[in-house]
Amino acid sequence: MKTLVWVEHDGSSVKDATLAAVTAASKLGEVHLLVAGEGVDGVAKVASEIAGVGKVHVADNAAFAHNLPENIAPLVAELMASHDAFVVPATTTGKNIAPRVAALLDVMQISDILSVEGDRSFTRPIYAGNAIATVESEDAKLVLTVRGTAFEKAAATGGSGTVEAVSAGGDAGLSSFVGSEIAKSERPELTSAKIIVSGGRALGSSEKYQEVIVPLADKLGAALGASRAAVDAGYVPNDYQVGQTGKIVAPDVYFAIGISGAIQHLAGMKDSKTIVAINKDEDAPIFQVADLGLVADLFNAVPELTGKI
Ligand SMILES: Cc1cc2nc3c(=O)[nH]c(=O)nc-3n(C[C@H](O)[C@H](O)[C@H](O)COP(=O)(O)OP(=O)(O)OC[C@H]3O[C@@H](n4cnc5c(N)ncnc54)[C@H](O)[C@@H]3O)c2cc1C
Repeated sequence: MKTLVWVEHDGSSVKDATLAAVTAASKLGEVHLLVAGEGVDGVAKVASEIAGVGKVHVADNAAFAHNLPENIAPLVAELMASHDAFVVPATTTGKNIAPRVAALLDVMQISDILSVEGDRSFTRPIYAGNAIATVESEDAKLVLTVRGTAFEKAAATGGSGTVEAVSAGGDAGLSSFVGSEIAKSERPELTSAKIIVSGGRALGSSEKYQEVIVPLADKLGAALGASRAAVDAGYVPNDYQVGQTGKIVAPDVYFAIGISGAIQHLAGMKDSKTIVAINKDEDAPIFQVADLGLVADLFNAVPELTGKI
């Protein structure tokens, strides 16, 4: 089977989630990559060095500069004439492209796969991760989104894929790029951080989040996260949210501070290697998934912990 993996990049480097998608694709067969963008020779070279990659298709065109899915999906659909499966990381942009490709190919999309069980058989979470479904496809072409935390990352070096320019595609004339405001932070990205410190509703305000959660994260070099309740209450921006409708994370260590452990939150973090929970209610559901639990008032315990690190 020939697979085509869409490469998520920032103009110079390949995002980690792509490396996990490459591992998933390699379980199906030969791995080809698609690097789309403007001025992407450098990224194409980086992509060609990913272990196990056979070919890198490079679509260098101003129409692909901002990942407008309306432009990228027809390009992919054309390339799919010579591929059997299209694979993307289940990131915001990946999830914006894949369904359009599935629609153009008139096949179903299999979302958020956790494992490859056979050529056409995959597992994926349902009911907020409380059950795992095995899904088989009989479609002529496969369209898959891959949960990054479920697959090891392919080695970024050691490969020697051939690079081939693609002339297909261009501006579909359906959308245009207006602008973007990207939050800048020195901190590690939430989805690839090794340590995450998340705060919940219990913090009570944005000031308390800054005062209690941020210093602990600073000491640990951690990314910042939050429950939806904390986001909805305006303590932190939207992109901090971990959970079913936020980011799916699986760091080495996840701190859940003043978070009850609702199933929608657990759906986003329960695969973390070590979960540390601090909550004043010993019956809080978070303690059912925690490896280390501390029943305490966070306003005392967290500053004390931060002070001791
Ligand atoms: C469709 C849908 C999607 C959702 N998606 C998400 C999602 O992606 N992510 C998400 O997080 N939620 C999501 N939710 C919301 C989820 O159901 C919960 O409402 C939310 O996670 C609760 O956030 P919390 O744990 O911060 O608040 P609470 O449930 O209010 O918990 C606060 C906790 O803090 C503890 N506490 C209070 N004071 C202190 C103190 N001084 N010291 C220590 N502990 C203290 C309390 O004992 C309690 O356990 C979703 C809900 C729905 C319906």
